[in-house]
Amino acid sequence: MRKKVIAGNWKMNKVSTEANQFVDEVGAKIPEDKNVEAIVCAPFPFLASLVDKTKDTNLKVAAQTMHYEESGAFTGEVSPVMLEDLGITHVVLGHSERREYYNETDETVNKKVHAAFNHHLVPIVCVGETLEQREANETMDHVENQVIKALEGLSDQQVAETIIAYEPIWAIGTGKTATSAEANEVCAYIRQVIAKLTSKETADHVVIQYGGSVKPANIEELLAQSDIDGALVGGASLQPESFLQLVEAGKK
Ligand SMILES: O=C[C@H](O)COP(=O)(O)O
Repeated sequence: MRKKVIAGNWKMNKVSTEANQFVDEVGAKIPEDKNVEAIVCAPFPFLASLVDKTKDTNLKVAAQTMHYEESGAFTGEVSPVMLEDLGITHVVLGHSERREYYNETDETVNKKVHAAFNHHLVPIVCVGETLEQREANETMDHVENQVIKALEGLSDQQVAETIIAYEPIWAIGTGKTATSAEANEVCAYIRQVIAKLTSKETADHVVIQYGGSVKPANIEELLAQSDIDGALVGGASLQPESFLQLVEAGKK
């Protein structure tokens, strides 16, 4: 059985005291459970403190993006070397907001995925279609293309360790969730695409999350699907109680 990975993506929210209070409250309550992993994806200014505060807990800390170069003249950017040095375990790559507002492309996502593995960071690679693409029946082709490009050049072992987050863009922050059947259909297709790229055995190892208006009220139904192995959650991950309920659902 694949483990469930519940990742809270705080996006550009919270100030330092709020971030620290969150992990103080939540960290100790995350169970040691090989079947569920809990991660908070926090803004850069909080990472060092959160890594320190969570070091004796089961809560992991992720970055929300990074550059693919190790160092250099890239004002305002953060490198994989810096994240590794801090003790960060995961990094979100290719989130639709990064693709839309910060020119992240399939090519740069692929470079970042390689950089993540070079620095012992687990990449959480986001893919997903717009409403227009869904209505034009282009969802599967679009998502397949994003997955193939993101994983280009990885070893089977690295593919097996990659987390894919399927996030239909029309469901992000809108309150509209894909039905669990719709979400599962795409997640299952992603697994088939990965099986074709590698092998069924490798594809069976890959954790595929769903993201888009996930909340305590709908997570159980989503996680009950055959190919949904967790959730990448924005709004509903900001409050400790709600985040803990999401993690709790991952244990079932
Ligand atoms: O990274 C998280 C997703 O963009 C989903 O955000 P949301 O749960 O607020 O819809």
